[in-house]
Amino acid sequence: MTRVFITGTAGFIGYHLANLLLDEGIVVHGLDGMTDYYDVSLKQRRHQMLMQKPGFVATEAMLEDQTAVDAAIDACAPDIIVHLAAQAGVRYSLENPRAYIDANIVGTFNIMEAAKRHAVRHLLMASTSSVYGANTEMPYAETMKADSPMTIYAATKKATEAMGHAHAHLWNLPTTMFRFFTVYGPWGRPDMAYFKFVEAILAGRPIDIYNHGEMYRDFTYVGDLVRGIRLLMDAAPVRPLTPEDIAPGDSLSPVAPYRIVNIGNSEKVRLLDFVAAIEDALERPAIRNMMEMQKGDVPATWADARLLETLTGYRPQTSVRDGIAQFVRWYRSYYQV
Ligand SMILES: CC(=O)N[C@H]1[C@@H](OP(=O)(O)OP(=O)(O)OC[C@H]2O[C@@H](n3ccc(=O)[nH]c3=O)[C@H](O)[C@@H]2O)O[C@H](CO)[C@H](O)[C@@H]1O
Repeated sequence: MTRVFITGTAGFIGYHLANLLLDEGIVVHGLDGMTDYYDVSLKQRRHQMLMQKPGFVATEAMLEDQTAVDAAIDACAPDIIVHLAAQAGVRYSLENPRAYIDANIVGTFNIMEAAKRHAVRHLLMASTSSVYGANTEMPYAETMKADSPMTIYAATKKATEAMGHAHAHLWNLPTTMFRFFTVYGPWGRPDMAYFKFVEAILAGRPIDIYNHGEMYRDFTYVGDLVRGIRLLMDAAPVRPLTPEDIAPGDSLSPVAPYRIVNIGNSEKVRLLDFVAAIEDALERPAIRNMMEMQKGDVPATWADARLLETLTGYRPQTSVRDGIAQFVRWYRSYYQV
């Protein structure tokens, strides 16, 4: 039976992925540091939900704690590792950049070393669309250069992509890096725009809209995202023998079993339309506090999702309206509002 070790199972995406795998009968060992970057009780509730399913084991430890990480991974003896835990948040990385170095650089290195030691079948790790940084050519494809990160958050994620490549090359460790595009949905992250907007609108408070709403995002529904991850788990990259083994549009490394894959809806949605979808789902108007562009923020993201589709036959398809309705339904029942 397949054994999967997932980091960040008390987090938004890790929780959804663990749920999906447990429903398939896969044994999941989760690791989470339960940091207080946002409401810890939401993280505890996610873990409690997972505990109700057979096959779930959890360890509470920080990624930087090599001894604890090693012990948890040794106890699991995984076939596959999916590394989703991180210090997330674009804007918080201006306030506390060191947290990103600790969790994302040192922490990811600990996971990679353990993956090497266990010679796992496939190591999959989360990167972000934020690595496209100052790129202006869109949609963003994995084969494009992405060398101008705009925040330390994006820079640490870009560094993990480079570290992952080196390890895949040196140790023949099949590695897939995901670039996620602004993921939203039930059990989501309270620091993200949709969560803050719904919270504020229901409380009758104004919402801050950056860059006067002239922002575009490729919002990706979490249910679609974890389906993409699930399918990629079975699509481990193979080191190419000749350059002809690399199909056009594939980001496969010429020297390593290593590939980067965007997971995004491939739809560029205007922030003001996103706000309108939230207002419609809540049946309440927002009080708009129009603001300037924020330091480190990027004006637009848009995923080229063809590589994911080529590799898995799947592409995300939930519309923002349907996804937001799902989120609002969850939010109202979770917070009883
Ligand atoms: C908080 C955060 O960093 N979330 C993730 C999200 O960044 P994003 O900045 O895309 O996500 P977000 O949900 O924080 O913001 C979505 C959009 O809303 C705007 N906005 C946000 C907050 C607010 O109070 N008012 C407002 O107008 C923001 O400028 C952006 O255009 O996706 C990225 C990947 O692409 C990263 O993985 C980030 O971790």
